[in-house]
Amino acid sequence: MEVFKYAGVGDRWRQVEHSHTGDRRHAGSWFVKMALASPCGVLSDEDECGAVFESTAADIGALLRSQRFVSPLPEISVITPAADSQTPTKECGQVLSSLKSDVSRRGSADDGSEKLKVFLRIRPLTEAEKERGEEQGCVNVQSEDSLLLRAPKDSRNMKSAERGVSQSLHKFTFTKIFGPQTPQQEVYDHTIREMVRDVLHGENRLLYTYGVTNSGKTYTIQGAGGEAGLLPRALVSVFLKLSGRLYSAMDLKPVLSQEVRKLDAGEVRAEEMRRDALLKEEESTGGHHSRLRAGLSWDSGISGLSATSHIATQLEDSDGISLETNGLCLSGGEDLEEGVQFSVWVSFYEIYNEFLYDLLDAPPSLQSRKRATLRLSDDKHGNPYVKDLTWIQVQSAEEAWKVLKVGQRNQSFASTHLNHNSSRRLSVCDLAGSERCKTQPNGERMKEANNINTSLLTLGRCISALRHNQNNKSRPPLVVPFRDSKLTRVLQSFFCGHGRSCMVVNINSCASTYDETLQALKFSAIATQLVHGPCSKTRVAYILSLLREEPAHPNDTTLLEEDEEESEEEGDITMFDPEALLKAIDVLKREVLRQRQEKEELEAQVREEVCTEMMEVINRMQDDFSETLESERDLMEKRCENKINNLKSSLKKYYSQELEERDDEIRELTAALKEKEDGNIAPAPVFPPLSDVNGPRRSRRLASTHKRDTDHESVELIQCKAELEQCKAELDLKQTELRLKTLELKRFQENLPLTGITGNLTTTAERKLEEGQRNLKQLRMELQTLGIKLQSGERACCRNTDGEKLRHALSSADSKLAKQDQMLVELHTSLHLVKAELRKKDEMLAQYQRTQPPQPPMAPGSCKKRGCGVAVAYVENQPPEKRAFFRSLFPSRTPSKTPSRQRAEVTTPYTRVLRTRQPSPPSTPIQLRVKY
Ligand SMILES: Nc1ncnc2c1ncn2[C@@H]1O[C@H](COP(=O)(O)OP(=O)(O)OP(=O)(O)O)[C@@H](O)[C@H]1O
Repeated sequence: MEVFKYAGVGDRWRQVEHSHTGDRRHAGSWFVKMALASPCGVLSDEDECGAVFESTAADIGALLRSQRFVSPLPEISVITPAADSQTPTKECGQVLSSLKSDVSRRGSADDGSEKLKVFLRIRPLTEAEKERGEEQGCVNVQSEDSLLLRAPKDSRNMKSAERGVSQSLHKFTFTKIFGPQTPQQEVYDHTIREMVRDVLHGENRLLYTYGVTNSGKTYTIQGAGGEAGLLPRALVSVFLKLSGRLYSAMDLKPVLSQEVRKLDAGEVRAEEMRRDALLKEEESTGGHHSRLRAGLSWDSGISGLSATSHIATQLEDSDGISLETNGLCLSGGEDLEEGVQFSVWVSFYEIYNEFLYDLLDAPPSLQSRKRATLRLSDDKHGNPYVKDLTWIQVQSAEEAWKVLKVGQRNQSFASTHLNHNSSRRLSVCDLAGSERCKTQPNGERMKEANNINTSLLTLGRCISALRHNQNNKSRPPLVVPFRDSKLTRVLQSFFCGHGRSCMVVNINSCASTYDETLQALKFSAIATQLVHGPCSKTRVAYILSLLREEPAHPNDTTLLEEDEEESEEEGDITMFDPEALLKAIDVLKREVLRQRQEKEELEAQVREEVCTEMMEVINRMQDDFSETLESERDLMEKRCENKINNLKSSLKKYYSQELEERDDEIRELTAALKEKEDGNIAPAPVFPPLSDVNGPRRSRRLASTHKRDTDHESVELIQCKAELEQCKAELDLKQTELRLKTLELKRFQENLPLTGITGNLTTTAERKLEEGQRNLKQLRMELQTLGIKLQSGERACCRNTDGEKLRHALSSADSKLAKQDQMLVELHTSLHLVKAELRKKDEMLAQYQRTQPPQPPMAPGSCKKRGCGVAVAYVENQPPEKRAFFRSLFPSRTPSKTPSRQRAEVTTPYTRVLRTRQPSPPSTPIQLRVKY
C-alpha cells in the first residue's frame, strides 16, 4: 500500500490558519498503493498485475460531441448557445436525458474496456462562507449524475458571457454526484470499496482527488471531525479482509516498481528496527491520540484472528478521525486465494516543487538538516518507481495509520507502500488544489503554486493526449507527456494498462471560487472521456492462454487439462511440473517464431503499401510538375511575344519619330540655305517659332542650338556649295577628257591600216592606252579625294547641306569611272588581239612580198580600204556585246566629221592623242564640310 501527498500551497496556508483556530487539518494529495506477498518468497503469477484505483466519469464530452454541440474544450462542459439562449431548462433537460442514456450505454465497452469513473463531491458551505454571501446558487445538482453551473454575476465567466465570448451555463455529467450531505461511508461504498476488493485480488488501483483548494479533497481522503475518510476506511477494510492471512515475517520486501525481494536475516532485523522506531516515535509524539478501539475483535494481522461480523473497531487520532468498522467488512476472506498469505508494507512520500521527499525517513531535526530528495527511476519494464523509498511493514490498520501520521508530521504528505509477494497495489493520491497565482502572498508561495499548476496542467495534457489516442486509433498516436512532471510520472503506470484509476472531483459552491471550480470541472470532463485499456495479462496467465490456444500439439493436452480449473489470474507458475514447463517453453518458442513471422509479413505488407503510396505520390507530383512546366512555358512564350511586340512598336515609333524629325530638320536647313542663297544676306535662319507647340521637337532643339552658329554655318555652306560646283565641273571635264581619249583611240584604230607599219602603230597604241589608263587612275584618285572631302564637308554641315545629293553624284561618277575602267581594260585586250592579228598579217604580207615580184606602191585609198576591211573583220570576230561596247566607245559625233578631216586627224593620230592629253586643271584643295 502506498500513500502520497501531493503538497500544495493551500495546505500550508490552511495549516497556518488552522493553527490560529486550533483546528489543524491537512489537505493535499494522497496516493495509496498495496502489494501482497506470498510466504514462499517466489513471485506469484500476479506480480505484474498491479491494482490501481482509477476514476471514471460519465463521458459528457463525447456525448456533447456526438450531439454536435460545439468543439474542443467548450464542447465538453459548455452548454451550446442554442441551449443557453433559448430555453435552457428544456434544452438542458434534453441534453441530460441523452447524456444519461448514453452514459448508461457506454459505461462499459463491449471489448471489456471500462470507462474512467469520475465522481463529484460537493462540500457544504461553512457558516462563515454563508455569511459572506458565497451561496449564490451557482452549483445546482440536477440529478444524481448531472450538475448545472450558473456563473455568478461577479465571476470572470459571467463577464465573458456578457461579452458573448463564452456561456454562463455549464452542464456536466459524472458517474455519481455526492452532495454536501453525503456521508463518508456512502462515498466509500461507491468509490474505493470495490477497489480494495480488486487490489486484494491482484489488481492495481489508483484513486485520486482533484479540485480547487479548500474544496474538500483531504476531507474526502483522510477525513476530519470524527468522520474517517476513504483512506483509513480502506486500511481497515483491507486488514479486515486479510484477517488470518497476514504474513508475519518481514523477509519479503517490495522493490522496484512491482517486484519483491527476499531479505536475509540482517536485513530483516534492520527493517524491524526501523518499524519499531517509527511506531515508537508516533507513540511518543501524538500516539496517545491515535488509538484503536475494538469492540469484539480486531484482526491486526498479528494474532491471525479473523474478523467477525461484530467488529466495532474505532480508530481515533489527533484529527479526531473516528472509524466505525461496521460498514467496512468486505465479505470475509473466503474468496481470496487458498494458502496465500499477505504482507502489507506502506510508504509515504511527498512531491513538492517537483522534488520527491521520503516522509518516513525524516531528518532528526527538520531545522538542522535539509531533507534528502528521492529519484524516480524506471524498472526493466519501463514502470517508474521511487528509488530508495522507505517501506514499513505493518500488521494492522492501526500501525498503518500511525505510520501515516508520522509522515504527516514530517511536514507534508506521504505515500505508503504495502508490499506483497505479488506486488499488487492500491494507491491513493490526494492532489494539491489548483491555485490562483495572483493570490499568493510571496515568491516562495508563487513558486509552489506555479509548480502545482504546472503538474496539474501536465496531468491534464496527459489525459488529453490519452483521450486523443484512444479516439483516433487510425492516426499516429500523440506522445503522452508523462515525463513533464513528477506527478504524472508517478501516475504513469496507472494510465498505461497497469491498473485502473478513479477520480474524485471536489468542489465547493462558493461564488468567489466559481471560475476555478469551472476550470476543474472542465478538466475532469476531459478525464471522463478516457477508457481504460485492457489490463495487461500476467506472465503466467499469458503462458496459460497460449497453452490453451495450442490444440494442434497433442503433447500439451495434459497441461491444458491441468489448467482448465485455473483462472488466468489465479495461475501460479510453481504449480506446474518441470515437464509441463518445458512444454510451455516449446510452445512459447513456437509462439515467438509465429509472431516474428507475422511481424515480418506485416512489415513486408506495410513496405509494399508505403511503396505503392509513394509511387502514387511521385506520379502525381510528376504530372503536376509537367502541367506546371507546360503552363509556365506558355506563360513565358506569351510574355516574350508581348515583349517583342512592345519592343517592335516602340522601335517603330521611335524611328518614325526620328525620321520625321530629321526630315523636318533637313527641310528647315534647306529652306534656310535657300533663303541665304536667294538673299545672299545672312539673316537669322527661319526656324519655326519656339512657341509653336506643333513643331517638331528636334527643330526646336536645333533652333536653339543653331541660332548661335548661324553665321559660321552660312559661310561654310556657301563654301561647300562652291566646292560641290567645282567638283561637278571637274567631273565633267574628266568625262570629256575620257570621251576624247576614247575617240582618239578609235581614230587610231581606224588609221592603223593606213600606217603600213603595223609594229610601230601597235606600239604607239599600246603606249597611248597605258597613258590613258594612268590618266584615268589619277582621275579616279582625284575623284575619291573629292568624295572624301565631300563627305567630311557634309558631316561638318550637320547633314543640313545637299551632301546627300553630292554623295549620290559622286557615287554615280564613281560607278561611271569604274565602267570606263572596265571598258579600257577590254579595249586593252582588244588591242592586244589586233596587234597579234596585225603581226600575223605583216608576216603574211612579208612572205607574199618575198614570193611576188615587186609591185608599185599602193594608193592610199586602197590601203584605207584594206585597213577598213581588217577593222570590220576584227569587229565581226568580237562577241556581240563587244560590238555594242565598241559602238559606245566611238560616239556618233565622229560621223559628223568629214572623212578628209578624219584622215587629216588620223594621219597624225599620235599627235592628236598627245594634244588631248592636256594637263587637267589642278584640283584645288577643297574644304568641304559635309555632315552625314
Ligand atoms: N463533505 C464535507 N463535509 C463537511 N466538511 C467538509 C467537507 N468537505 C470539506 N469539508 C471541510 O472543508 C474544509 C476544507 O477541506 P479540505 O481541507 O479537505 O480541502 P482541500 O481541497 O484538501 O484543500 P487543499 O487543496 O488546500 O488541500 C475543511 O475544514 C473540511 O473539514
